[in-house]
Amino acid sequence: MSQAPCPPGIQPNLIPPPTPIITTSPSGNTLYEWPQIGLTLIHDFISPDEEQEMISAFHAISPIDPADTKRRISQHFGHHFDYTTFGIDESKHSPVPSYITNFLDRLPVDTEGKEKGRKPDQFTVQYYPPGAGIPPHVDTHSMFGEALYSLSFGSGVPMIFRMSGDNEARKLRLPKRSLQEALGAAVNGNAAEETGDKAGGVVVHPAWELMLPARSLLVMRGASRYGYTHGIRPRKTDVVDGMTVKREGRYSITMRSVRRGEEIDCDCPFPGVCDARVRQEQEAAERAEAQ
Ligand SMILES: O=C(O)CCC(=O)C(=O)O
Ligand SMILES: [Fe+2]
Repeated sequence: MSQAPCPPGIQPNLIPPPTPIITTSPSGNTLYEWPQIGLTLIHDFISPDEEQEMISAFHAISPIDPADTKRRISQHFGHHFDYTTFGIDESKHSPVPSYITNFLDRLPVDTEGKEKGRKPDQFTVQYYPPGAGIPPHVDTHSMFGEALYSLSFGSGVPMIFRMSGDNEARKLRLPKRSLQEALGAAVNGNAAEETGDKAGGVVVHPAWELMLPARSLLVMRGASRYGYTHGIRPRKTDVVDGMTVKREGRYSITMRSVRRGEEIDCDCPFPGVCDARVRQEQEAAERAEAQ
């Protein structure tokens, strides 16, 4: 085990995350861990051959359309993910392709606790054309198991993490339509860039960017899963190790495990961005109004 300042690709102009612990897994992969915030990045999680198979399988379903080179394209397997609610659409289910089921046994899963052995069963495969991003968001707490996985392939991209605050809490409490509008603006790059410590008069926490290289696996648990937003800035170039590099098309597989019935709940220490708490607040307000 060794301590190092940062994995390659961390942007020096942003607040750096706590120092990662770097280890080598039994299969020889380099592991970067930030245990304070529950974040793990595993390099070379899949092979270049597996990567090529995934890219071909993706485009067999969604061929590249030369007339549409800007939009993120998503494919859903298992239950479909709904990007307007960041929850699940129970009415739609698609079988999970073998290029995904083949590596499921290699995923690091909890070895103790109430989610012991729990594997993802909801998969969103996305293609980000060069320049495309995803607005900062917190994946819905109550609907999914704690561990969120993101496998990057095709090329790497920096993911931006920010401890959520009042701004995010306010957004989560907007009516659905406004939320969609806010997200739409952010996707198109029109939203105020929250690079300072204030956005729209609201204090925002410092952010840091972590380079997710092609074929790496990111695992978010704990604070990084429940209390931080994650996103990808829409831009054509990135600064990697002090050099400006052109973005290339990137693919990712986001993996989650769907909670059902009484499991649908959350008691995390981040009530501001917790959908379960928002629901409780709304129910309390409705009860108060009915009295
Ligand atoms: O593309 C990624 O790595 C992450 C996507 C994401 O955050 C999501 O689908 O919720
Ligand atoms: Fe996400």
